[in-house]
Amino acid sequence: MATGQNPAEPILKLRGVSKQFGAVSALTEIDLDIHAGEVVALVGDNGAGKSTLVKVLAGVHQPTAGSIEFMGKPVDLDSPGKALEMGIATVFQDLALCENLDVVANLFLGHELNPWALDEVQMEVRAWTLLRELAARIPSVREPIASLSGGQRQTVAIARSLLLDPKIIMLDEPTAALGVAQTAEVLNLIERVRDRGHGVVLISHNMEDVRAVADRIVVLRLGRNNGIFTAETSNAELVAAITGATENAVSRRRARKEEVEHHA
Ligand SMILES: Nc1ncnc2c1ncn2[C@@H]1O[C@H](COP(=O)(O)OP(=O)(O)OP(=O)(O)O)[C@@H](O)[C@H]1O
Repeated sequence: MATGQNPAEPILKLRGVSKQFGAVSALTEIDLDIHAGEVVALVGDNGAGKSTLVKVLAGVHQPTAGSIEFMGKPVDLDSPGKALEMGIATVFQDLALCENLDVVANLFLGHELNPWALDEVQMEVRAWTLLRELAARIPSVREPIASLSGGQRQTVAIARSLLLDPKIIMLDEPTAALGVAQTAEVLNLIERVRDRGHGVVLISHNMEDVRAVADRIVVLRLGRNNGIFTAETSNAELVAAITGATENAVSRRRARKEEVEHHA
């Protein structure tokens, strides 16, 4: 559905966003647009500023300079509650699930439908409906989290953040600890979330995963924008943008190969 070319106004628009921690410039003049129904991958080496940027958007850190517009209006994301209320949800790497509670309880943790008289039936129906819509493979919503696989846990964490119907959902390394089949399951889920019209920000070190689902690949390097690419971009070009090296092992190998082909 999403094409990566979206003429509509972005949901989220960052211009010149910087973040200093004392003398450390974690982010310098970052521009970023996120549209409805697109997956934007945020990639970069360790320390490139990905987590800091996500925390700025999640309302955990306040930028030291720059502007953030949400649905065309300037906003201050001055607390995590504010970001969430506005429609920016974040699934952090630790997932923050309660091991001993079941799937339904985890989905509604913190936002039970009716805190005075918990309607268990209603919550269970809603949980099933959402998980079915996401085609999630959860054996039973009464299963405790402790007995679920890594992929299923990630699914529950993503589904939980969708209950508030956010405009944007940010996923921090959602496949980091997963095997091949579970990774595929989570990538499928990301596509379904996009197809529901949410804007998805995906942080990942895994270029294969990024290429599989991203409509645009935004590279950060040393806290700055270093190019926007697509899944069609060559690996060498992406690696060069991420590392800043035009002269590296990948480009040298390619140059050697081209030279051999040239002489053949
Ligand atoms: N709370 C903080 N106080 C001081 N410096 C910080 C803080 N958070 C991040 N930094 C610095 O900001 C820079 C960017 O870090 P950040 O964690 O955002 O990078 P990253 O791209 O997420 O890296 P990784 O892939 O390793 O998680 C680093 O130099 C880091 O040391």
